Amino acid sequence: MAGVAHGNACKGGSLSECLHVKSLRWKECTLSSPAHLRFSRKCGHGVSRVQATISRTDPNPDVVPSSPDAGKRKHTDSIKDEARRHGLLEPPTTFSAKYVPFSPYTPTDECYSLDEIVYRSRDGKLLDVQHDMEALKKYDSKYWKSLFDSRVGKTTWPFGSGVWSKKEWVLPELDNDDIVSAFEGNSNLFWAERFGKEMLKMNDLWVKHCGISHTGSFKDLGMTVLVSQVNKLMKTNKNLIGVGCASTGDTSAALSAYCAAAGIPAIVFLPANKISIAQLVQPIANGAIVLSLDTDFDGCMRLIRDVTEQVPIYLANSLNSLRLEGQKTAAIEICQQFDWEVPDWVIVPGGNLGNIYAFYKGFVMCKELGLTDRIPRLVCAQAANANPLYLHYKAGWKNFEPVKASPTFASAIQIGDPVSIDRAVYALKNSDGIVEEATEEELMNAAAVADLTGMFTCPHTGVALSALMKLREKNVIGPTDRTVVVSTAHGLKFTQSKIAYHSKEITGMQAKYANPPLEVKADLGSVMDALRSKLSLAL
Ligand SMILES: N[C@@H](CCOP(=O)(O)O)C(=O)O
Repeated sequence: MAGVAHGNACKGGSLSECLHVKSLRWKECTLSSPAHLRFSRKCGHGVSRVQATISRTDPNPDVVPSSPDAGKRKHTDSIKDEARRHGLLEPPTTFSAKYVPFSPYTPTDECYSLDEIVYRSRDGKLLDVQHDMEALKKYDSKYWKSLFDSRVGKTTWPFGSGVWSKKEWVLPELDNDDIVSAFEGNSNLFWAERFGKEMLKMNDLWVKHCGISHTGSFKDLGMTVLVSQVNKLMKTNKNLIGVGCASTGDTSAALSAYCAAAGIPAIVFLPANKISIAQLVQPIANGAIVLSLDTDFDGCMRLIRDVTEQVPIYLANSLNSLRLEGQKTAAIEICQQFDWEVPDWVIVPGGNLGNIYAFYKGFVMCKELGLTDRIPRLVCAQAANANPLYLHYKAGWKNFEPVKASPTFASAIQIGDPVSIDRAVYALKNSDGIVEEATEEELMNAAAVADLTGMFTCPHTGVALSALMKLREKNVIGPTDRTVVVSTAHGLKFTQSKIAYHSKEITGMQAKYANPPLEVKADLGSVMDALRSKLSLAL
């Protein structure tokens, strides 16, 4: 069976129509092994260089046609070899992206190639990655939906990743061979049935578990993109000596893991004694250069910016807009998981504030390309101990003032001078957004009560859940509103604070849902007494 759709018959329309016109025999294809197909370069439709996943009977020269394993990967091949044989390692030329100043109200012609090492515009503004939307719009929503849907759950390089399954919208010009991926993304969207019903009288509450990921946080989504681009740059820019970040624990873990996977030196600046042990051990184990500094995150951030200006170390914080291209795929994924229906609300914990903008960007892109018809209202949730955005919102967005962030159990968002403040304000203003805050007691109690319904939440998710509870109480969020809470990290990174909570060791905190273990003598009588005191059983 022919494996290539011939382009000369193509008259436009969606991809499926295009395939239908060109090769009716695709319909007959029911091969055991899905393979990726590069369409004919001659196709007038322009899909010529777009990669799509289609089940096909492949005249693969490397497999014996009569073999029952026809189409399967040879045992000597890696998944990259397989992709190479199918011509999938070269990037398509159809799509492109560049850096532009983040200046949505005053458009400018200033732009930079993604291969340049640049983090700010000429006048010091943040940058944004701008895609050639006209090129993307040449394909209709049906095309993008079926392309993205066809890639979910596969092991085909690199589309098995939830980030790279959206590659055309992320970093289209990168050679797939340069990608450094742990098949991140595709994270669980959990229906919080009991928490929703019993705590909030809600029937459509969801938690997007971005922390169930390679290094245990959503940072993997951005870091696969950034480290892949660095992997490419290092081949041509021999000066680059490594990649560095300041971190409250999750960014450093992700950077270290992806750098280790690629053999690239990672340098991480951490505020001493302000991150969890689980977070600290991650870069140590992955062989990063770990500097534990006697300052807070904002101090580490200032230092890494100074250092990366003086030495050729690539900056991996979300000041670098490449990161947000990966993070925005979580928003696209949410739409996809709801079969391209848009939730009413999405609640995101906020510290350095790159992620709230990344979500906004993902939702806007889905809408602009016709996959969805609106964007959700965004809520950014901050810890009251580190709440510069909340104060700015309450002041009617007048005169942003950084704050000195106080210690919070939500340590990953203990940030007083967020780098992405302008991006966040823009995202919130344009999504009819809201900012909420949570005290230490509120966030710990919210995390604990969610855990009692089967989750295992990090304190930052506790901040978002607490924001939800407040907005629900005020009936800003309605009982039937489809609401997604973004869980940013895995609860297992934060066992120290959870143990302190359940042991009722936190001074001044009413740990409403503490469930300390009972210390019981190992004899039947004592065990029965303990059970009697806990269960209303006639034992
Ligand atoms: N919470 C972050 C802080 C750094 O933010 P980033 O957006 O610049 O990566 C962390 O885990 O380090």
